[in-house]
Amino acid sequence: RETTPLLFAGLDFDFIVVGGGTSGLVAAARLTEDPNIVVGVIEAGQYRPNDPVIEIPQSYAAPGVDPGLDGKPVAYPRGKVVGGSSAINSLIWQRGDKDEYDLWATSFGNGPDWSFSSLLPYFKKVETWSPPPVSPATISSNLSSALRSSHGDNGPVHISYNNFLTDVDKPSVEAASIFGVPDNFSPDLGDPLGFSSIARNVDPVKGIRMYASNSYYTPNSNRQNLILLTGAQVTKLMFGDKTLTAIGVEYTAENETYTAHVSKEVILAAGPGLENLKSYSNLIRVLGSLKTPQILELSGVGNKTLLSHLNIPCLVDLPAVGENLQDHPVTVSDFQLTSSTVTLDDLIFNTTFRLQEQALYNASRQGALTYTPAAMAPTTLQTLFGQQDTEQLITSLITSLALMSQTPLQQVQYEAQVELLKAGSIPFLELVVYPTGGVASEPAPNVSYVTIAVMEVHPFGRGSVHINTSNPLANPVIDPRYLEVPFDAQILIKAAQFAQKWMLTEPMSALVESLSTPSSAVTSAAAWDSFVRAHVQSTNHPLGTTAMAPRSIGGVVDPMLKVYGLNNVRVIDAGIFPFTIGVPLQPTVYAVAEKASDMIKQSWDIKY
Ligand SMILES: Cc1cc2nc3c(=O)[nH]c(=O)nc-3n(C[C@H](O)[C@H](O)[C@H](O)COP(=O)(O)OP(=O)(O)OC[C@H]3O[C@@H](n4cnc5c(N)ncnc54)[C@H](O)[C@@H]3O)c2cc1C
Repeated sequence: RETTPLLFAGLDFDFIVVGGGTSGLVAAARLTEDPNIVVGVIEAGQYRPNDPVIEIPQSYAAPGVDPGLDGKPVAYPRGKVVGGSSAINSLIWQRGDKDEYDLWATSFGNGPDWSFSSLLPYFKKVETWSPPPVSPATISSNLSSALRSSHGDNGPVHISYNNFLTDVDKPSVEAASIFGVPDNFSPDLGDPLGFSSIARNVDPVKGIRMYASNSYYTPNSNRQNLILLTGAQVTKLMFGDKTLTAIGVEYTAENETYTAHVSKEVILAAGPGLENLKSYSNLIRVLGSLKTPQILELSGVGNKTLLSHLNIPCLVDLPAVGENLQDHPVTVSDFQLTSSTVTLDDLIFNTTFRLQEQALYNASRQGALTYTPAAMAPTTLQTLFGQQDTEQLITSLITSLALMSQTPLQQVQYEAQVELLKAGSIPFLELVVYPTGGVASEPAPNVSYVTIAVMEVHPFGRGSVHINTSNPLANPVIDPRYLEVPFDAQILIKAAQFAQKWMLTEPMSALVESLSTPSSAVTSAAAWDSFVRAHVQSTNHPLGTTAMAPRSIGGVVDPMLKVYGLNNVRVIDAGIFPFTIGVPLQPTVYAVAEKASDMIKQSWDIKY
């Protein structure tokens, strides 16, 4: 149930969850399965049940492109709404490679409970899976029995497959097969390489986005022990006299400051922490001053020197807070298509098509309005660039890493990354076909486009997010440090060049009218380099800023997700990933939060 800032302050909570987003709502729902456990959730955004802008997949408008490096800002939307970023994401539902999670367990010292096989039951616990429709057959052949055993059938998030494909989805997969990008009929059991039927978090009957709000909160909103406060921003943790036990949190709402008390734990789920510079839609405002590393630093948990400059008393000297920021930088290229090619652009300029698709949606909740990206392939560098070029890239990478100063955590990461790169067994790039314009360039009216995004999914650059003022309402400073390691730039340049080769290969080439971004004028090495630097964007997959790893090498939380040095504060959001995964993050964020909820229940002997 919802309450006011003042009434919230008067309640006695067992747990306070900071951030009612993807991970926070999982913990809130699971812990309140026990009616004796009282959980308060504090969310900066609003509760927007049944909002079509959030729920209809194609009312989602991809964030515009105002990127740039060379000092220019990169847009970083995060959902500030009940449901968090799951309310605004692109609905892609993929799991990473088994080897990536197994490293969390082994190289990062978190033990076998964090291996892929230990996480698998939690991946399934989140899901109610429906098989791909028979028609249209999805991207790869419809082998639902191989997929079925990978997925759950009783969880809060309904997942399904596209029932509509645009004119470019299948031809793009066929064209990529000429370069050796394989089909994959079972991508979700720890080997995501190649084109597969891509799941998405869309309820196939209602035709709506399933996100943390309508899957984990709304069905439980009548629980008397689950109390949600919206429009309130947590500004710091409160500790008892001379102890490192959190006794509550301070929050501001409607220009007033309040405190709320907790008897067991504070659970931080405010996200790994990035600043957002622009509004996303008229309903979802993205403000980025509100994230887990920022709350820890404001509370005196972080780098002692940084805190002392800001006159914040240091409770725990934990310099790794806000460090180790990893993301998936992406380059986007677009191509103008022949006039008869049907893409999502037709929803905008082709009135007949739009009305037909709206009528179909109204009648059956199917069609183009429910479309989500269908042609995606995590790939190795060897597949796209060949063995010889990849070996050359690796040789120069090793030389440049040797010249870099590295933290102990980076040393562990880089050693594993280089080995996996040499083995060619996990994705380093992910190809994404967006059947629409407006992402890489301003679209011309009445023209259809295809946009090719190539994500670098294991970059070597490491960024950071830190406060630079003790004012809790100010934005933290973000330094993503994309393309600082030459390898990251080199493979994104080669990836953008591959996108062009790919789109100019049959059967795609028959649909491509002309190059758009980059134009045919981009040919020299210098021109490609400037193109990529000017067009790199974030895929909004930040993680790692409160990494789960030993404190001695730069971890912030232990394998039970407890913040080092504090007695009863855990982090459960994407910040805890010690090492990135080769696909988008949301299924893993949900699975981690499900696992965290079980760990918290066990710690407090909660039986439900
Ligand atoms: C535009 C976009 C597209 C994406 N596309 C995909 C995709 O297609 N597939 C995929 O798998 N992943 C995708 N992702 C990534 C995925 O959605 C996120 O990794 C995941 O949702 C993060 O979950 P979280 O719990 O860490 O944080 P969030 O879900 O962001 O939750 C954080 C919550 O905390 C609240 N909050 C923050 N600070 C405070 C404070 N001080 N006080 C109170 N509340 C606070 C915020 O308002 C927010 O609701 C995308 C992300 C974005 C932004």
